Amino acid sequence: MNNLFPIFLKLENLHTLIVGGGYVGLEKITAVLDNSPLANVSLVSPDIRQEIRDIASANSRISLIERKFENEDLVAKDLVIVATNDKQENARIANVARSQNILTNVADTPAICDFYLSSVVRKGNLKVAISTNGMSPTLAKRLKEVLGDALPDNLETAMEQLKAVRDMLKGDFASKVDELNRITSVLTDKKS
Ligand SMILES: C[C@@]1(CC(=O)O)c2cc3[nH]c(cc4nc(cc5[nH]c(cc(n2)[C@H]1CCC(=O)O)[C@@](C)(CC(=O)O)[C@@H]5CCC(=O)O)C(CC(=O)O)=C4CCC(=O)O)c(CCC(=O)O)c3CC(=O)O
Ligand SMILES: NC(=O)C1=CN([C@@H]2O[C@H](COP(=O)(O)OP(=O)(O)OC[C@H]3O[C@@H](n4cnc5c(N)ncnc54)[C@H](O)[C@@H]3O)[C@@H](O)[C@H]2O)C=CC1
Repeated sequence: MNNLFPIFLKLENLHTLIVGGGYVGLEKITAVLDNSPLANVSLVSPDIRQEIRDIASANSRISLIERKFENEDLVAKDLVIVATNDKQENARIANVARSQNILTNVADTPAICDFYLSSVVRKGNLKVAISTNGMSPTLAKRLKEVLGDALPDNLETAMEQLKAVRDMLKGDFASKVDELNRITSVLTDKKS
C-alpha cells in the first residue's frame, strides 16, 4: 500500500536547500532543474563537484555555499534535500529541519523522508510522476521509459485543443464538465 500524497510543486515560488555536493547532490539538483528550470536552490557542501559548479555558474538562481552544513542554512527554506555521505549527520540535519517544519528528503534513509523524488515522464505540458513507495527506484526509472514510449506524441495537440474548448465553453460548472467529458469519451470508450 502506497500512502504517499502526490503534488506538483512550483519550485520557482519556493527556496530549496540541497546539503551535499557529491554524486547524489548532483543527481538531485539535476532532477530539480530538469523539471523546474526557474527553481531557487542553495547547495551547501565543503566539496562540490565540478558539474554542480558549472550548473551554478550558468544560473543566477543557484547559490553554492562551500562549507559544512550549519543551522542558519535553513533560514527561509521551504524544502531540504539532504545528501551527504554521513548517514548520522544526514539524520541530524533532517531533525533540525523538521523541528522548523521544513519538508525534508534524506537520500539515504527513506524512513525519515517527508517526501520522495519521483521518476518523471514528460511530454510537453503532460507530466506523469511515478513512485514505487521507495521499493525500487530502478523500476520507477524503467517504467518512465515504458510509459514515455507508450504515450503518443500528439498529446500536446490534444491538450492545446481541449484547452481552447475549455476556454470557450460558457455555462455553469456542471455543463462544462459534461461537455468536456463528452468530447473526451472517445479516449476511454471500449471498442466493440
Ligand atoms: C526513497 C527515495 C528517496 C529519494 O531519494 O527521494 C530513494 C532512495 C534511494 N535510492 C537509492 C538508489 C538509487 N536511486 C536511483 C534512482 C532514483 N531514485 C529516485 C527516488 C528515490 N530514491 C526515492 C523513492 C522513489 C520511489 O518511490 O520509487 C528517483 C526515482 C528520483 C530522483 O532521485 O530524482 C531516481 C530515478 C530517476 C529516473 O531516472 O527516472 C537509482 C538508479 C539509478 O540512478 O539508475 C539507484 C541505484 C539502484 C538501487 O539501489 O535501486 C538508494 C540506495 C542508496 C545506496 O544503496 O547507497 C536509496 C535509499 C534506500 O532505499 O535506502
Ligand atoms: N536517494 C538516492 O537516489 C541515492 C542515495 N544514495 C545515498 O546518498 C548518500 C550520498 O552519496 P554520494 O553523493 O555518492 O556521496 P559523495 O561522497 O559523492 O558526496 C557526499 C558529499 O557530501 C558532502 N558533505 C559531507 N559532510 C557534509 C556536511 N556536514 N554538510 C554538507 N555537505 C557535506 C561532501 O563534501 C560531498 O560533497 C550516500 O549515503 C548514498 O548511500 C546513493 C545513491 C542514490
